[in-house]
Parts: sequence; C-alpha cells; structure tokens
Amino acid sequence: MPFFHPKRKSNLPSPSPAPSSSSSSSLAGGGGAVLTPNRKSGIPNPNGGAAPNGRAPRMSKLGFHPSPVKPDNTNDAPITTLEAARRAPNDRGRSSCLTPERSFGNSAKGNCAAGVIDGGIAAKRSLDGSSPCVPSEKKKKKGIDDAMTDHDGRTLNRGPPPRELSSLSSSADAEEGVRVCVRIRPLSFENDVDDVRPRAYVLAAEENTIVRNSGDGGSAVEEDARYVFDRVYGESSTTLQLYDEVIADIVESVGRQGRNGTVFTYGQTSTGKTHTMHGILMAAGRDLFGMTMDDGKDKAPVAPFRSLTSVRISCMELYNEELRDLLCRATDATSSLPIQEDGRGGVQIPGLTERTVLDINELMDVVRIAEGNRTVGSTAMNERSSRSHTIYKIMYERREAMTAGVRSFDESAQGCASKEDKENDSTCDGGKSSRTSSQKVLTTVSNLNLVDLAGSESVRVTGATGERQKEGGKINQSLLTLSRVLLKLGKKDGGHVNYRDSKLTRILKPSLSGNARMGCICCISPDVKYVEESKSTLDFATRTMLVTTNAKSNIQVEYKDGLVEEFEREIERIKMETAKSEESRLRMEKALLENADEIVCLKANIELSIGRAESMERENKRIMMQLEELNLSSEKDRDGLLKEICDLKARNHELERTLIECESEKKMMMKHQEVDRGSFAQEPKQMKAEQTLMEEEANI
Ligand SMILES: Nc1ncnc2c1ncn2[C@@H]1O[C@H](COP(=O)(O)OP(=O)(O)OP(=O)(O)O)[C@@H](O)[C@H]1O
Repeated sequence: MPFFHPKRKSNLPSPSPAPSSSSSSSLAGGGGAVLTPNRKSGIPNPNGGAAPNGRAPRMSKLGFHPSPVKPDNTNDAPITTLEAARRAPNDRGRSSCLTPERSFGNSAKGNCAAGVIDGGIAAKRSLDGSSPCVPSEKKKKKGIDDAMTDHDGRTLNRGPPPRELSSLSSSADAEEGVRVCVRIRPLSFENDVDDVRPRAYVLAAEENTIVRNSGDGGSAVEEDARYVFDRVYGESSTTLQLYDEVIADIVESVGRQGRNGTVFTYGQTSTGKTHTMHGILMAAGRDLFGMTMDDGKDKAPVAPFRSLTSVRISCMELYNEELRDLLCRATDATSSLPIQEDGRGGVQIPGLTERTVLDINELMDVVRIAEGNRTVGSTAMNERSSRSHTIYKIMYERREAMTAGVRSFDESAQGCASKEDKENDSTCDGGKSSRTSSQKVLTTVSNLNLVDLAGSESVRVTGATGERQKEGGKINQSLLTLSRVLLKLGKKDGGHVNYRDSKLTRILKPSLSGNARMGCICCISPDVKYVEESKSTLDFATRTMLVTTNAKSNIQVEYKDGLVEEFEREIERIKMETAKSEESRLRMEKALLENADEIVCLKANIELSIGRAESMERENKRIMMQLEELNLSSEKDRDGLLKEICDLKARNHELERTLIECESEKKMMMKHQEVDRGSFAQEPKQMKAEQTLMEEEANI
C-alpha cells in the first residue's frame, strides 16, 4: 500500500513575509504566567560556551524590546556562529551546503557540517580537511550511490515523487498536512560513515522514501515495506538540513504571520530525538530573533509605524502523568501543575513560569536550565534517557502601532488578516468605510511549541526494572494515546476524538485540533536488532501524515487616538530601562572585577584551611589507629598477666601445702629431736659415770 498522501498543498517556499495575529493565553495561544528565578544546566551555548557577556537571562518588567533597536551589542554573537554554517550561498540563510537544485532534492544524504547545531558528528566529518559544506568527491559519490542502492550495494525501487511542502506563500488560514519526516540516526557514533553492517531500513532514490532492507537482492521491495514521507534523512544528515527543509517554514509563519506552530520528535529510545530537538531549538530561536531585527527594516518605507517585539519562553515536562515546571526553584519542581481548558479551544497552565529572553544566548541559557531540571535516567540503551515528555513553549509577541489609512508591509503583502480587522479598518474595505481614527495597534501573540517526546521502549531492549519500568509503562501509555488521537484525526470521519485519556494529548489538543502548523520528526535506529521498533515508528509517522491542520493568524486590532505617541513614549521608557539595567550590569561587573583579588585571596585561604583540616583529619586517624593498636596490645598483656597470676596462685597454693607439710614434718622432727635429746642427755652422764668408774678402777 503506498503511503503517499496526495491531498496536501504544493507551493514552493517563498521568503515573502505576511501579516500578524492576535494573542491567546494557551499552548496554542499566549498565557499569563508567574516569573520565578531559576537554576543552571548543561546544553552547549550557541557560542560554544557561556554567553559572551556572561549574563544570566534577564526578565524585563514588560517583556518588550523595541524591535528596530538592538537591546545590546551581544545580539549578533550567537547568530553569527550559526549563520556561519548557513548564510553563505543565499541570503535567507538556508542550508549553505545545498546547491539550489538539491535544496529540496537529494540533500537528505548530504554531508554538510552543521557547526554547533550538529555538534560532534558534524565536526568529525569536516576533519578530513575538506570544506565542511562542500562534500568531498568521495563523499559526493557515496551520496549518489547511497541514493540508488541499499547498504549491500543493491539497487532499490523508486517510489512516488515527493509531495511538495506548502509554504508561507500559500494563502493564510489554509488547510495543510502535518509535515512529517523520518531521521535515521548513525548506526555507530564512532565510525558511522564507514560502518558497513547491514541496515534495517535504507533510503530509496527519492529523498522522501524509506524501504525495509529485505536482504533478498533488494530489487523487489514489497509495497508494505516502503514508506513515503515529506522527507527522509539518512545517517549522515544534519539537524540543520532537516530544520531548513521541514521546520524553518513553520517557525517563519510563527514570527511573520502570527500563526501557531508545533513540532514534535517521536521514536524509540536513543534514536536521537533530544539531539535533533536541541538543534531545532537553537535554529528556531536564531530565526525568531532574526525576525525581531528584520521588523523595522522591512516596514519603514511603507508606513509610519513603531513595533515592539518580545520573546518569552516556558518549559515544562510531563513525568509519570504529572506536569512540572522546569524553570522553577528545586523545591517546587516536583509539584504538579494543573491543565485548564479555556473554553476557546486553548489550554491554560496556571503558575507556569515564563522567562523573557532578549537574544538567542539568553534563550539557550533558559533551555540549559530546563535541561538541567529534566528527569533523565540511565537505561541499557541510553545513558541519559529522557524519562519525560518535554515541552518548550516560545511565545512571540509583536505590537505594531501605525497611522490608520496606511497599511503595514505585512498587510500590504497579504491583505487584512482577520475578519475583525476587515470590519474595523477603513483600509481594508476599499475606502468605503467612513472611519476616521488616525491610529491603530496590531497585537499578535503566536506560540511555537517544541515537544521532545520521551522514547517509546520495550523492556526487552531497555532491560528496565523497578522505577525505570514503571516510567517506561507511563511513557508508552501516553504515546499510545497520542497515536490513537492521530489515527482518529487522520480519518476525518473517525468520530469523537478523546484527548482526555492522557495529559500529553490534553496539552497538545489546541495544536492537534487544528490551530497550529505542525511538524513531526520520527527518529529511528538503522540497527537490524530494532527492526520491529523502527517499523512501529514508521507506522506512527504514516498515521501522522494523514492529519491536517488549519492554523489561524492570531491578530487583534485596536484603535485609539494618540496611541502612536503613547507607543513611542513606551518605547522611550523601555529604552531607558534597558540602558539603566545595562548600566547596573556594567557596575556589577566592575565591582566583581574589583573584588576579584579579594576572592582569589579568600579562595587561597579556604584551600589552605581545607588542606589543614585534611591533614588534621589524617593525623586524627593515625592517632585513632595507634590507640586501637595500644588497646589491643594492652588487652593481650592483661590476658597474659591474669594467666600468670593464676599460675602464681596455683604455685602459691602448692607452696603453702608444701609449707604445711614441712611444718608438720618439722614438728615431727622436733619431737624426734626431743626424744633424742633426752637420750643424749642420759648418755654423757652414763659416760661420765663409766669414766669415773674407770678412773677409780685405775686409781685403785
Ligand atoms: N544524528 C546524530 N548524530 C550524532 N549523535 C547522535 C545523533 N542522534 C543521536 N545521537 C546521540 O545518541 C545519543 C542518544 O540520543 P538522544 O538522547 O537524543 O536519544 P533520544 O531518542 O532522545 O533518547 P531517549 O528517548 O532515551 O531520551 C546521544 O548521545 C546523542 O548525542
């Protein structure tokens, strides 16, 4: 079954600007919200580092800056970096690497380095010394070969011709299809160009067709294995290419026509959705700020007018069906925000933080803060997997004051945009109206919603358990609801569309139900392991192709005498405020510089103290160890002494016994002695008697 959907508009893009629109306070419209300060995070700055002036994003009191006046001299900086990759060959700054005939053609296989937008990969590709935007001969040839053959070198069937994307030159308020493109991420980030492993899906010769790699010779690709979208981008494509061909037009109609735009990335986990969305955020921000600068240039010759443009951003995530503000303080970050329908088809999110940003650097600073607050987790497939759907809402507001009777440039180009305008404006009725009011103000608030959906995932490949598995379940559930809603919308007569089954579809309702130009980027992996997951993404993309929207231009016209003067006074006041805040910033910078020495000194002292504390801790540990050793050895000694005492006691006991025995022996001996002494005493007497007797005998 061919998936080409024939009912879309087909005008080539035109750079001509168009009129503006009115405000609404919803995801499809404007939205009053509280301003709160914020935290830091980690996406690369468009200049590759901190903002050149080192400033944090500012919140202007009113949020407006006069568009013809540059708020400060840093405004060009980010644009310059990005423009370097784009501006060269044509003045609209569209893909600088594309030749005119390729700009809607084979560019899908291009090797253009996208400067900061595609980061590492782009930089890697330009390392061979060739100009980053001019493919080398080898690459050019490979690009052509890729277009005609699959990865095993087999020729592929041709698909239907690409449907042409409608553009700004199409009449305002026309129905158009959601712009759908598929991007295949590189198989391996280290060596993507030369990796020759077979791919699950390959690009066909047409830039809008992708086919399953059947592996059977490739010449007879089955119809159900062939998908046709608005564009298909291969592994070596860049985000900038994709942005230029599919998204830039939507962004332009947000800035120039006051229509809402919504772009979302969809796909399996780790297929490059966040990677792609960051590039889009940067490029869209640059284009929108470019338009604020253009405002004055285009109109000055046509009408006496003044215009004020402001850009605000809010960031939110939908985690486990809870809506969180990504720009509020850490303590509040976990509280869930309510979603309220405003009864006019829009959605309100009370309490959502809005930050006014004055240039692309400030915008990306805010995005970095939001990124830092996003819920990410590590899975088997992605070390930093988004565990939530993230919505970046950029509000572009423009107020124009002009003398009635003279049309603004945009009006002249497009005619009066809205019915109210026609009714109120004498310039739109061929001069029949007798209205004589001299001044009018056109106010337009249009929103660009950039939605980075969490990746669909199967436990089989992510190996998720516990909390990760629970999150995965919620993600899949909300994506399934989105898919069902798109299916119903695509069928037209599909009956009631139930947006209420998930918060994701509730938030996206204003866009899905028609009041936004929409773009959908479906990301897939070329890995054959994930062929089923990729097929499911391609089926989703196919369903999305059938959905059409009809975005209205949001414009409000007010008439008031003396308004231009009032407007001019306001511009002056804002200019003064801007100058004052610039002055105080400079003062603070100076004070910071003056305190720098002291800070260095304090730092050194702190480091010294930390060193001392560490050595004291080491000493403490050493003493503790010695004490322990001593305790151990004294315990040993005590045991030995106790044993010795026991031995001595036993010995003592033995000696006492021996003593007693000795005593008794002694007594016995003494007794014997006494007896002996008695007999001894008798003996001398007897001897003496005997002697006396003998002497007597002798004398006789
Ligand atoms: N086209 C690409 N070129 C270079 N690197 C890429 C590309 N696509 C993805 N990557 C890298 O692949 C990794 C995963 O990409 P990313 O986080 O954007 O995927 P994801 O689809 O958003 O994943 P998840 O749904 O899990 O959040 C990142 O390191 C990213 O930089």
